[in-house]
Amino acid sequence: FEPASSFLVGAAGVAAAGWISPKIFCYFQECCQPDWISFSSRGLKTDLDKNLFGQHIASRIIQTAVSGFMNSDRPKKPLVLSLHGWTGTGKNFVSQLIAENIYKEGMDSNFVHVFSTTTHFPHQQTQLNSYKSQLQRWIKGNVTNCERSFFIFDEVDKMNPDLIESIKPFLDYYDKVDGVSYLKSIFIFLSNTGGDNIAQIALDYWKAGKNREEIKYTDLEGPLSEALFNSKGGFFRSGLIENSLVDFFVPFLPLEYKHVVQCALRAMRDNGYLEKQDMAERLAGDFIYFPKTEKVFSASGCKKVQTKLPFYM
Ligand SMILES: Nc1ncnc2c1ncn2[C@@H]1O[C@H](COP(=O)(O)OP(=O)(O)OP(=O)(O)O)[C@@H](O)[C@H]1O
Repeated sequence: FEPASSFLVGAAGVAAAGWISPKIFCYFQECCQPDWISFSSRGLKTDLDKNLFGQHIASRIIQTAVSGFMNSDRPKKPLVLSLHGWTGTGKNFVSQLIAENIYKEGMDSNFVHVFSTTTHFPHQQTQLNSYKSQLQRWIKGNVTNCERSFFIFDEVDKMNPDLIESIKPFLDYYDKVDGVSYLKSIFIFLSNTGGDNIAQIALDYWKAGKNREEIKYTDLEGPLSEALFNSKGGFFRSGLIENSLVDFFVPFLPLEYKHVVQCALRAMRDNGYLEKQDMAERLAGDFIYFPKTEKVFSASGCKKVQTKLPFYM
């Protein structure tokens, strides 16, 4: 854990000492101000529509939830989203799109913080108490620095429920906790919990010859909460669900061959290659698909597209 934006604290000190005015400082360096933090609802919608493939449900929920929250001057609680689905289906990617449409610096912003369970909390068995207090201090420090902070917790399924429990007060409807208001912060939890159940529904639709876009949120709600209920780690036992602190559970559907082709074409564009449909199709064709017999969904979603691309160009 790094100290919360120590650079900014130092810079404020420099500014306060009269060396440089905060206005000039914040012209060059990121500060917790509208020049650096301003939400573009239209930008988010365009990004989701153009760049997120095969996720009509997630796209709609994210757009509505984030816009509603960011456009409110006095939210009643921090925004808490829990993103669920198979690997490589866009959960991290969506978090990135949200960050880019709030912070000028996107994911590089000092106010965007990513926690990965295996990286940041590798010894949960032995160091749980120390992790709990570090995490609380860290969140408090960052939100004290900037109330528009954005926290992304990756691999929540591997997180000890007690660790999640320790941040519960920050996610609640309290005006202030220990003198700090968390109401304008965003917390996003990412996990694969429920991915199998979501994939099963998508497969049922596919087998029935129905269009994927006909899948409704209500079709997935039950299987998703069942998966959460039965999951060993993380959420259910942490009480976040019981206390309704998660505002939206967002399901991500498994991706099909055509989506992998779309990802490949976009990766070509992003990397300055000419878009070649046949190459994209070859790349997508070499991916592994499940279930074994039907081979409908990409086992790694779009995850390895970027790294495999050079071998096809
Ligand atoms: N639905 C999607 N639409 C467009 N691109 C996607 C989509 N899903 C994944 N990608 C691409 O694949 C990359 C990897 O996806 P991402 O990291 O978002 O997966 P994830 O769902 O977070 O996986 P994991 O559960 O393994 O962390 C993204 O950076 C993005 O380029």
